[in-house]
Amino acid sequence: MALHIRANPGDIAPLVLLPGDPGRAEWIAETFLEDVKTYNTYRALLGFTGTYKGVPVSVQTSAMGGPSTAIVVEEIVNLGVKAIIRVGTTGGIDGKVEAGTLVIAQGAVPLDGTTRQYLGGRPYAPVADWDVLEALVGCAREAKLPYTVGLISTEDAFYATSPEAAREWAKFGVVSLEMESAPLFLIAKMRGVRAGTILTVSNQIGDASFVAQEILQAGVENMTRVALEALLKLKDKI
Ligand SMILES: O=P(O)(O)O[C@H]1O[C@H](CO)[C@@H](O)[C@H]1O
Ligand SMILES: O=c1cc[nH]c(=O)[nH]1
Repeated sequence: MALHIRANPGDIAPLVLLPGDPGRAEWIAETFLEDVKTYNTYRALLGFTGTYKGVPVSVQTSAMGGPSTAIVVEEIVNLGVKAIIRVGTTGGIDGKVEAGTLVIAQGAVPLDGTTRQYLGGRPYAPVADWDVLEALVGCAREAKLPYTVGLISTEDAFYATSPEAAREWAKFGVVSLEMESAPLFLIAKMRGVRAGTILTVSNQIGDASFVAQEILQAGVENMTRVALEALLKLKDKI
């Protein structure tokens, strides 16, 4: 049993969705999975295992930010997980990615301290696993949903990022910001598992509020379906 994810090998499926929000994890399990069992409630890092179209799938909460994500990813990999898709929300820059649409990350500029500590000063480019990226893009295209494939940035301090700072990153190709993908991509490479990220645009950097709940919820639902279908495409590759 791991320290924070209090589960045993076999409790978690090899294919995992990783939302930040425990409420989203619960909603995904209730809405999309069958025969659901809860394997972790410790520290509200809610984890559920069930089946999607007959295939075992788990939904594991990362909570917010790199430190928590790194703990969760290290522990679930030790418990036998082979492929992880982060299903999160993200802040766009100057309206270039529209509210409620999907962003599929090719890579994540690591502005966060967790990735910095793992790297110990080495330069590095945290990228999604190619097969996961291809599966996500393929499923979004098949579903005819609006999506952007691009570079994102992983930050620590939600409220420290100004629209001006985000605009500077946009000059280097960054389309949106979030708080978990860089350490997820790095740790996945270090531990030999596959990882990718799909996000719903929840706000524009600098906006005082998230987009209307119905727009966000529709985006999250689209994102979840795409991610689950992508996991099915990956099941014979793990
Ligand atoms: O919606 P989730 O997956 O939590 O992702 C985003 O939302 C949180 C900030 O509101 C951060 O965790 C950020 O990465
Ligand atoms: O890091 C994040 C995530 C969502 N929205 C933001 O503005 N920033």
